[in-house]
Amino acid sequence: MSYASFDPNALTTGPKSDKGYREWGLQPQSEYRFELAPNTSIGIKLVDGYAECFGTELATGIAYLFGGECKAVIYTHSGCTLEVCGEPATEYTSEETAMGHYRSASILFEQMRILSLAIVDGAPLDGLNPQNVPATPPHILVLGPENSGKTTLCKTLINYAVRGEPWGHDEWSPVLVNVDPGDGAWSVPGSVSATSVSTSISTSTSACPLGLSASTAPTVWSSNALIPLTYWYGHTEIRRNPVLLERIVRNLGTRVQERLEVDPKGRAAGLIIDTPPAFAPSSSGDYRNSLIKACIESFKVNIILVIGQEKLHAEMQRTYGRSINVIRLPKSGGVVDRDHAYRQRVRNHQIQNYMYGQKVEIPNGCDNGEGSYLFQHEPTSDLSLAPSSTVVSFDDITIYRIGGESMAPSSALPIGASRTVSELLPLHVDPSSPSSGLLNSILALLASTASNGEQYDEELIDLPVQGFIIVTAIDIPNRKMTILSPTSGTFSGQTAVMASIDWQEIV
Ligand SMILES: Nc1ncnc2c1ncn2[C@@H]1O[C@H](COP(=O)(O)OP(=O)(O)OP(=O)(O)O)[C@@H](O)[C@H]1O
Repeated sequence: MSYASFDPNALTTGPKSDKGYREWGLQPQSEYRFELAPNTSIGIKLVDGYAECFGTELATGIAYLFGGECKAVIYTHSGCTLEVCGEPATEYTSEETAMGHYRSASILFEQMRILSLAIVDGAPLDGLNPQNVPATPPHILVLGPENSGKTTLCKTLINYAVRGEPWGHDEWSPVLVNVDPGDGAWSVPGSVSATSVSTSISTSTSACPLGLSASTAPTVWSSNALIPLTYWYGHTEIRRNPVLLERIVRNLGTRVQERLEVDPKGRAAGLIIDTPPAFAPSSSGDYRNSLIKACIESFKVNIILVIGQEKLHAEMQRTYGRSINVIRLPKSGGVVDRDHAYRQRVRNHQIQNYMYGQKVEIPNGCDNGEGSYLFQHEPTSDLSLAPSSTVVSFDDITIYRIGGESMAPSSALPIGASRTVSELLPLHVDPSSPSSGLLNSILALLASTASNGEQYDEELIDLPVQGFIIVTAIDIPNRKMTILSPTSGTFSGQTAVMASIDWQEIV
């Protein structure tokens, strides 16, 4: 990038300088916030001072590339100077920040981790815990209304934890859980997943809000990639099938607990759960409470963080306050309200990214050919993947959908009536039926079951996902379909589940 040498005495805040970049001087505890328009990018370089992006520290002199309609913030605790190259749709600085509150919360969680590990190591706690902090690993459920900054808070707390902030005591690998199927997290929208995080999560594009996973990073660049455990819900809206979502959340919780059982240090690091906005009271639906309860029980939650909303905080305090520490944190003034169209574009980006990876163009006038910038923690702006297109027979893959297609929500049933059976029932999909809905549909390939190869239909909903494929063409007369998948391989004998998420390549 063409960042000329910087003279702090000639600092200009805001207006574009004639050098092709802008300089921003940030006061201590302030933020530089930006939003990118489609198909644009910016480069940001820390010139001096200290700065971080959602808890990930920026290295001095390194330019970071942002694209994919990213909306983000660079926060400084002690003041800094930034150079920004490229044109965001919106950029401004603010001295109102919620980061002080988020840091204080992270200090409490760090103390809990240290005390938990001391117990595992058999170290005496005398004098270590003057403030009677719970000596249990933090299992944190983050709740809040739409666009309150839940995902951002989860990411920030995880990033502080992996850095061992604020004491640099240890490097933890906490588990990050995403039960918001609208979010996509590490694969495609409709999924619910968890992963252990040991290096800080980058923020570079809206397509990867929680960093790169092994399935979205080219092998050669996947040093920072996460390996999530994923279950397929298959819808972005909770009300489509809350009974299924609850079952999946409980399955995920069980698997995460099993993993933590055999990893004492990982156990001490705890976990953080990002939730959908439908868990907040403004959304209608009687499923909200049972889903929150499912999270609390299956992930053994001992801290509930509520962002903003007093009503939700009071409700959680009333319902769980006796056994769980309920803490309210302010919403950051920087959180951006994202409308339906933006969310839809981001979901499309995520699916595109899952299959094809991503390449972000360096902004005009910012490339000096040295390649001295980082994108998603990697030293390249080209993280393209090469998916494979394969023609398979209808008989190769057994396809199901879970629950009836035109199911009325449970709340619409007569009092006392249950629809659990139908909501969890795997129904066979016949690809030769013109009304199968398979064309452009995303299918989750399920992990294979027990070693004896026997599998009962009802077990399908309890199986994690191996990967996702897309049906790009169907040839009914010849009983064949074309499958797009991130890697080549055979699909013979595989079981897949379709739901309501589809994707079409825009040529
Ligand atoms: N301080 C900030 N400055 C600028 N942008 C921010 C800030 N905090 C969060 N954002 C951006 O605001 C957007 C919304 O934040 P986030 O996704 O964390 O909200 P959420 O509550 O999880 O959303 P949802 O409604 O999907 O549950 C994101 O694009 C995020 O990067």
